[in-house]
Amino acid sequence: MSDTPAQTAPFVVVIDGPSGSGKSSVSRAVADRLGLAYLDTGAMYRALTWWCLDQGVDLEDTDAVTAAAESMPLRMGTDPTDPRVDVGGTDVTAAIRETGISSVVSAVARHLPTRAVLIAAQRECIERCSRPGIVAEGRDLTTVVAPDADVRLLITASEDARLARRARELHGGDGEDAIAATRDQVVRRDRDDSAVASFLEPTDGVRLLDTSELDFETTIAAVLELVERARAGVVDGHGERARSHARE
Ligand SMILES: Nc1ncnc2c1ncn2[C@@H]1O[C@H](COP(=O)(O)OP(=O)(O)OP(=O)(O)O)[C@@H](O)[C@H]1O
Ligand SMILES: Nc1ccn([C@H]2C[C@H](O)[C@@H](COP(=O)(O)O)O2)c(=O)n1
Repeated sequence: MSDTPAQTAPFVVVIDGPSGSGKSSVSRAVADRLGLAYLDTGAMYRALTWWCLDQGVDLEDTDAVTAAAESMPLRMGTDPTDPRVDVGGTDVTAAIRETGISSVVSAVARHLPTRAVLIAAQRECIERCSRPGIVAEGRDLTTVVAPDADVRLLITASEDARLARRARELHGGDGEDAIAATRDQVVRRDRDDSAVASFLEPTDGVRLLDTSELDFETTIAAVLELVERARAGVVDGHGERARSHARE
């Protein structure tokens, strides 16, 4: 795959959803199988949180956090097999997943001027992607960052399913204690995050995929089918893109 920017506009797939719905893992797998780039916008908010803590910035101070976003030397890897996140030469890919970041990242994401800085960077990354297209995921991709994307999808799952998935991932099981330890990362975070982004219900034109009863492979297959239909709509030149026919 060439690293030179695509000559034509990239094919853009955007996926939003609540915590633990599976949007990151599904987006990565879909991008990998289709040879597309991958952008994890949540990782950008997490990297900024890491940078603010590293620089001693007060997470409640909108101006200071926004200035930090503007000066942050962030490099987002967009290879779905190795989505590395680098801040000023430090590989923070693992560090930004730690509980210390997860528990405070919503405080950073709630500052609207800060969001504007990251949203501009996300749009640039999507426009300049080094592959024929990109799968970008987060909380406000379908509504704010890329409302004109070729495919717009909201992936969701019941709260119980999401808690169980996250508990298995973080604590190796979904027993009572593991679920209790996971609640803050899923339920409280979604409540805080939904104050500044709309990701609990699909807005007009956004497809909904409820994965509560689907396993990982079936979910990927459903997204791939949606993407292929959209691509066929473009390539076949039937006038309208597949998303125009979609059940919305
Ligand atoms: N359809 C599915 N069935 C079962 N497990 C799934 C499914 N989709 C994802 N998972 C698993 O659920 C966990 C959470 O997935 P993932 O990290 O992709 O969620 P997310 O929506 O990106 O969450 P967050 O926004 O908190 O990062 C992972 O361990 C993933 O492998
Ligand atoms: N487009 C986005 C992406 C993420 N966020 C916020 C909300 C999350 O709590 C945090 C981390 O995201 P995650 O890695 O869990 O997907 O970033 C947002 O506000 N907008």
